Amino acid sequence: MTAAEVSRALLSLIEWRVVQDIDGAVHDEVIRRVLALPTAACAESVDFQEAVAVLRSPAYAWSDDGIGAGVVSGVRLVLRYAALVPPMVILSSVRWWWGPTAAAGVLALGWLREREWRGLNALQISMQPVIRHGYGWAEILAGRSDAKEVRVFGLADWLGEHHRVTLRDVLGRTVAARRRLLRTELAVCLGWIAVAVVIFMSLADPAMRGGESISRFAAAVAAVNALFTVAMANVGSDAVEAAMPAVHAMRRLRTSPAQAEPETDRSTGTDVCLSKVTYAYGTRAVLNGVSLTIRPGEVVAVVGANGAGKSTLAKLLSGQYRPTSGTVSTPPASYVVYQDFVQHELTLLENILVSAPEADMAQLHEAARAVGVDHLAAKLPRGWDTTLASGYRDGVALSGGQWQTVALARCLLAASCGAGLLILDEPTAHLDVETELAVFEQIRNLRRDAALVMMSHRLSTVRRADRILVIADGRIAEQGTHEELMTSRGRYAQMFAVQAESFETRAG
Ligand SMILES: Nc1ncnc2c1ncn2[C@@H]1O[C@H](COP(=O)(O)OP(=O)(O)OP(=O)(O)O)[C@@H](O)[C@H]1O
Repeated sequence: MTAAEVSRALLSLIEWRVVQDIDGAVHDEVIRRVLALPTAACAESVDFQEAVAVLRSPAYAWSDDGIGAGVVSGVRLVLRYAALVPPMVILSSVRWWWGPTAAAGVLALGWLREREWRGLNALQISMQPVIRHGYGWAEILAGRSDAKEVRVFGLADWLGEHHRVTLRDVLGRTVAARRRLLRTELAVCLGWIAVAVVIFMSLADPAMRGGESISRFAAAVAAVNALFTVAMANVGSDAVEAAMPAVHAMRRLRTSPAQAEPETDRSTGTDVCLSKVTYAYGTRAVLNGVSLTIRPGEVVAVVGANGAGKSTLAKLLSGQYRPTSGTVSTPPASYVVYQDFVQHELTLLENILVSAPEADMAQLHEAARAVGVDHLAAKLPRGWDTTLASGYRDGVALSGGQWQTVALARCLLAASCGAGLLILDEPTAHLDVETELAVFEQIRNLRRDAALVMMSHRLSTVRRADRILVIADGRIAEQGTHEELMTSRGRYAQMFAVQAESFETRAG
């Protein structure tokens, strides 16, 4: 192995390491910025999500490389341009104007090339939403979570066609831009060949050869050769440009208004207070002037039609959303079980501990026992250490209802570790009626002084609450106990009558 080969291997190792370090730092910064967002609503901003998608996978911008490869190529490019200086100096020593002319040529041709690359980048950045959409179809096709529907309903052809059609236009425009780029690069090559030919011909001129020493002549030939080699090596190296969508995304992430939102306030009091709260998604107000106080230990049920704003209220109470106007203050610690609670691919034990990692095993077992998760653990192949997902050795995929009891155990554990507010958004939708009643009673008994807010469509559970709120038209339309609301014969009474009737019909 020659010294040149060794140094090349060493250099590529160093470059690889630098790329890993930079991309690792970018990855860490993305995670840090996502975690630092004051509310979940910030993370839902389209601008933010697009930037994160490109940074996590440059393919979303149809780019081959991330920021790390771009930086390394940028350094290589600077060194390559620096390597052009000595040949130019040598050329100027033969004819003073050859150096500046060659420099002007290098810059002009480089500029031409850069311009095309910038155009391609701008095109790729502007097409990111369409590319994301196109990749969305591909993810459904290949993703594990959607595999069931794709097979059962034979959706592969339909999805594949949408994937192709969505990306066809993007592909067509990208190919056209790449063709233009190729033509420019070809013109750059020809330009360089022309420059080299002119200089060689001048050097070959007998009048000049006669006037120059043989060593200067040889140096000038070598200089033209070096100039040509260095300039040609530049053609086709696109890593700097390919990294630009990621650089652009990082800039968007850093300057996103979502980052500028102030921290969520958590009151030190024990009451939950909403004062004239309005919440709008974009310009569409979902809640409009909601005021509410919930005392410690109180059980409040929130009911309303689909889309009335119950989950939005849950997110405001848990601090995931900040109100568009008005104020929300809650106890310092709260815990929420969302409709779409997270199903971690972790063990049963870890899946419960996520709500209060500081909890001890006695607290964990008490919470688990209250909702029947101890029986579940006894049936699993590795007990508490069973991974709750198929695709792992001894891993088990739980049913919807079993998962829901795990989520409720998390909630109880959080309460036993001091959460002052528990929010359950459709907590028992997957449970059978008997289990639902038992679980609800257990939560009521074990939550200590925590206030409990429960969003639900099941009025059989709701009726046991201390207070029921009916959300309609963006406000609290009715509130009171089950008996009070039934007596007032308003919306709640109507809803209850409909559910009772359908139950009786089915029973009959
Ligand atoms: N992230 C979002 N962006 C835009 N609109 C949203 C978003 N989340 C909810 N909405 C809209 O806000 C309205 C209220 O939604 P929300 O989920 O709070 O209703 P809900 O009462 O919980 O409904 P359901 O009973 O069906 O669960 C709906 O019209 C919904 O389309």
